[in-house]
Amino acid sequence: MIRQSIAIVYHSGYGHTGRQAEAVKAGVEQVDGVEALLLTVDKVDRHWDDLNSAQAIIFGSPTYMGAVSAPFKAFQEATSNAVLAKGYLWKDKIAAGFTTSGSRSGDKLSTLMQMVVFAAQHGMHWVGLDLPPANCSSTGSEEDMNRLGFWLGAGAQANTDEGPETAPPASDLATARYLGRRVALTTLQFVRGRRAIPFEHAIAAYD
Ligand SMILES: Cc1cc2nc3c(=O)[nH]c(=O)nc-3n(C[C@H](O)[C@H](O)[C@H](O)COP(=O)(O)O)c2cc1C
Repeated sequence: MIRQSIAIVYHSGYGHTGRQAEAVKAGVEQVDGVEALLLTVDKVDRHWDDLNSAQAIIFGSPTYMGAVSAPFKAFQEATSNAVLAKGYLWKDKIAAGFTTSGSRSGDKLSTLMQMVVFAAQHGMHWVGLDLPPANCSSTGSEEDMNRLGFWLGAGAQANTDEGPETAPPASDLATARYLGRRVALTTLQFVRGRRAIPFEHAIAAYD
């Protein structure tokens, strides 16, 4: 059986988003029929072909000043020449995203929204989280998956006086694993669905 490739491209200045990225990869690997490629943005130049042939790309960045980090932004801008100008090479791939910050909110939503716009510019299909509301009632807790309440992607919070050995906490890493697994399952459905109904056929039926 051909295994579908799912790439995870991320930047992490101090290692916290790196822990989240590893958790996303572990979630992807829970699903049969896919393989995960974990890549930091500084290595992308040697891996454009891998990204172009992947069925899904999951983006990860810390939230710095309420936005993606500068190295992640540089990667985003590099795709203009390396991907878009070469023929819209990421069109119809699955996309998703994750981010870590120091505060519980920390304006992480802004980072995820930047990633959504980026994916849309590439003609990709964004996959969010489908977890129910958590940590928002008298019976909820910090141990809940999606304790920070994001749906656009996976959010994590790392205390700024803790290293990546202990932060982000287990609940945020479980949320990241969940996202990885969901993206892998969605990718398989999408790839097999596209095989059953090729795009040209769908357009003809619409006409
Ligand atoms: C330049 C800079 C800007 C930051 N801006 C934010 C921010 O806007 N919101 C926030 O909650 N934390 C902010 N932080 C804290 C980081 O998001 C936090 O330390 C995170 O865990 C870093 O992830 P990393 O280890 O993957 O780099 C900032 C940190 C730095 C270095």
